[in-house]
Formats: sequence, C-alpha cells, structure tokens
Amino acid sequence: MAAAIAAVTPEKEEELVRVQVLAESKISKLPERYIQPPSTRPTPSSTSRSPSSIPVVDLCDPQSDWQIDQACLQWGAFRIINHGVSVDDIKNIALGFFRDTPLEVKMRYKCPDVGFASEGYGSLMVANSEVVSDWRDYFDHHTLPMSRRKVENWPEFPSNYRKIMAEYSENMKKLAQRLLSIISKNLGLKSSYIEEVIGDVHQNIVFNYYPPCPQPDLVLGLQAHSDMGAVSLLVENDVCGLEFLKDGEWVLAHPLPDAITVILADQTEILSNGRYKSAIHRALVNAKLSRLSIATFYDPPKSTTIAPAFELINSPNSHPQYRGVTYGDFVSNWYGDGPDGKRTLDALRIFSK
Ligand SMILES: O=C(O)CCC(=O)C(=O)O
Ligand SMILES: [Fe+2]
Repeated sequence: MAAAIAAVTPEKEEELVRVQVLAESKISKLPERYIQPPSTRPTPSSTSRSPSSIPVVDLCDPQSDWQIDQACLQWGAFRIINHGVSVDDIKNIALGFFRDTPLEVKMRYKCPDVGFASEGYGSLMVANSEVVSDWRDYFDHHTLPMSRRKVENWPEFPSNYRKIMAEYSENMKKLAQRLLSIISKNLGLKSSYIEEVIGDVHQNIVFNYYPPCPQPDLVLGLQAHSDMGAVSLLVENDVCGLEFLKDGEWVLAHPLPDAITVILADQTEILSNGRYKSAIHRALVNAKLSRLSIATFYDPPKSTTIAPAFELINSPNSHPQYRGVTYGDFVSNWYGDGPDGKRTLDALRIFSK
C-alpha cells in the first residue's frame, strides 16, 4: 500500500487516487479539489446539534402508516425500526472490503473514472472537474434486474460475499415495495401504484466509505443532493455524519443501531405531484473515525417516463406541478453538472400563473 501512496503525488495520477489512500498517507493539508467553498462547508450548528428529530417509525405500530405520511410530508425521510431485515452481515462485508482488503485487490474492481454510476470501486460521484470532490470512496453493485447483475464484478472474498449481497438485495427490494405500497395508499392511490409505474426495478447497492479526514470542517463526505429514483434505504455504522436539510437548516441525524433510514427520492416527488418532497441530504466526515453507509436505491428503468399521478391532477384545483420526464434523461442531466440542490427536478417544475 505504501508504494501506491508514494506514487500518488503527480497531478494526473491524483485524479485516480482513492480517498482512503490519501487519508492513510497522513497528509496534513488537503488537495484543493476536496475543499468546499465557505457556503457549502459543514456549519458549526450542524455539528453541535443535540439528538436528531428525524422521525422514527416502528413498523409494528398500528399507527405506522399515518406516521409515515406525516414524516413524508414534513421531512421526506424517516427511520424505520422493526423492519425485519438483518443488516449485520452486509455491514461486515462492506467494512471488510474497505478496511481489510489490500489496495491492489480492491483496484481489481476499480470502476472507470469517467461516465456515471458505473459498477465497482470508485471515488468520484460526478466526473466534472468543476464540482468539488467528495471525501468518499464507494463500491457500487448493480443488483437488479437480474439481467444487469454480473456477480463476477463483485468481490469474491469472503466466500459468502456474493450470497450476502444477493440475499440483502432481495430483502431490500421487498422492504422498499412494502414502503412504496404504504406511500401509494397514503397518497390516495392504489397500493401497487408506484411499484407498477416504476416497473422492472433498477436496484443499485452502494457501500459508501468515508475515511477520517485531517480537515473535516472543509470537506463533505457527500455533497448535498436528493436521490434520483423512487426511494432509497440507508444503513449506517455508528459514526455520525448524515444530515438533512429541514426548513433551511442542516439537521444531523444521529445513527440508530439497526434502524434503516428511508429517503424519498425525486421520482416520488414528481409522482406525488409535489405533495411529498424528496429530502436533500449530505454526509459529513470525521477527524478520527471512518464512517460507513450502505445505500440501496430503488429506481425505474432508464426508458420509463415519470409524471404526476393522473389521480392527483384530475380536479379543477390540482394542476400538474411537474412536466413528465424519461428517467434516463433525468439521470444524464443530474450527472452532467452535479446535483446543485435540486437543479434537475427544478427544471421540470411548472409554475402556475
Ligand atoms: O452516507 C450517507 O449517510 C448518505 C449516503 C447517500 O446519501 C447516498 O449514497 O446517496
Ligand atoms: Fe443520497
């Protein structure tokens, strides 16, 4: 590993460097490309806030559907407990990949530094040199539909890595569908509405690894964004870092062991005709501890067109608030210049006169 670190200094090769390698090289001053402008740096209030108020919903509670509606209205995000999915194995293989696997083995799974959402081990969310880089490495797995799944692109150690991924993919698909059915009903739609519109789900499972950073106040682990698809389900280790933008303020969501964070994404905002808003969130990093999160995205195929549900715009008082969009176009636009708030979604808004 040390040899790789020594080879990292020239400008061109720095493009390819993984953040973990930089962190382990014990640099005291960060390369310019990671430094956020003052307006987007972590704010002191966000790091000193007392325990989060992001709603926690117990899925065994008879009131849980109503609580989910309230959370979707007020936050666009919530945590669920008693969800029935075991998250220990997936956290272990994710940590094992970043922490215990030699760099040269990790680099066998390296994804291209250009293009977007390609499968494998990478660092850049947006391959646009104007966008400040995140202090994050990731491993993106293309898990569904089965036609996209190429298990040979996934690590083979430990020997049950691929089996754990496959089981987790199935469990998270079912959990997302259960939540989307509650969300559909809460919107006054038939319970299968969102699942049917999305169709053949494109599921990606991304391990996010945020190594310790010598100047955590200057960087973001993941820049502010809303997720693009229908819904995202997030699992974390016990290191703080996830923040949500609520009423103009960043609110830190303290990790809750075994809970899963549900984040409404942009296509649900469009389908709901803006009744529910996708949640803007970001990740902070830590001076001493590594943070891990595992994001499971429930997205439509690129060819699917998403528009406000007809039932929600079919009355004299309810006009469509968004133009319809082909998901593939939405994704290309999003990756072009980076998230920049909700730039891509905002471009679809219809302003009534
Ligand atoms: O690491 C986190 O807490 C956030 C991850 C996230 O937002 C994402 O992967 O889209
Ligand atoms: Fe996200």
